[in-house]
Amino acid sequence: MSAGRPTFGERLSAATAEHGPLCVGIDPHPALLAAWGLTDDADGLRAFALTVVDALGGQVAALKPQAALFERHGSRGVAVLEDVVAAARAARTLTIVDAKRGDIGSTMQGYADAYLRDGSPLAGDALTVSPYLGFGSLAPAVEAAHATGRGLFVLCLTSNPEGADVQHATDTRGRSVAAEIAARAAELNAPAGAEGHLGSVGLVVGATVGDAASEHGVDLAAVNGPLLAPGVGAQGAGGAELAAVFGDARPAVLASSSRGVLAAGPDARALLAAARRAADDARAALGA
Ligand SMILES: O=C(O)c1cc(=O)[nH]c(=O)n1[C@@H]1O[C@H](COP(=O)(O)O)[C@@H](O)[C@H]1O
Repeated sequence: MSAGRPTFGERLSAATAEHGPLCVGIDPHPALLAAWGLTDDADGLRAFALTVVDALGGQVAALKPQAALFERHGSRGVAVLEDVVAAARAARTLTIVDAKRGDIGSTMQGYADAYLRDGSPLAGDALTVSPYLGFGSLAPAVEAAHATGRGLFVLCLTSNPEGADVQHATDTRGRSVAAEIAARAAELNAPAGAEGHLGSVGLVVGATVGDAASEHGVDLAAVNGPLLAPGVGAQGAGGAELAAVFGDARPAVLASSSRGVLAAGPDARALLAAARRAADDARAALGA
């Protein structure tokens, strides 16, 4: 427990037990706005994003708004992101703000204040962060997450093919960058593990990465934090890929799908049906 409230790891475990191990991404791509009959502006964005929250709030383990697709509408788009975070909170659904932030320590504090501080309108329940300025540069975010009961998802083995150039590279001892990131997250989660629950420093490991974890010495089962697995649906991964990528670490996985669910909209019942199908598939694959 942190500051008298449940930690993110604890809240996520409860949410996945209730709704299945699925996170639905809110990715308002221009093509999806058009397919839903909406304008590619802040009004269309608001209608899109709040339709998803109305349809899926209280029905899935987590929602993951993709910040870039809000930011492309400028300050009015960022205001919609704030409204999405508030609406999801009102619907008692966890939000992972997918902003993939990472910076030198002094300015990382600013991102931590924006996305992980109580009272900030952009602060959901967790944030995606990039460790590629050095894992230690994330310290302000780690401290803020621990202090406020929020979580982090640190990019480790990303779903895009280009990620391999950096993440599979090895240091002078032959250890891969991804293995080092996973080991650092495991260290931070060790106290929670000793208390018998998942820590709040998760990793992002794409459902599309095949055997990259075992090939590059990444001990996912030892992380003892949640493993966010994007790549399900539109990027081609399904239950078989989830099972193969995660092996013994499957109980910690939160599968993530955006376009694969959103394509069913804008009808609320169709969105919910698509999310339930994806959650059932993830549950079957992950044994959750
Ligand atoms: O951090 C992420 O969520 C993420 C990491 C990664 O390795 N790959 C990845 O696709 N994502 C995000 O997950 C979402 C995938 O969307 P779909 O391909 O439409 O399901 C996008 O918002 C991506 O930015």
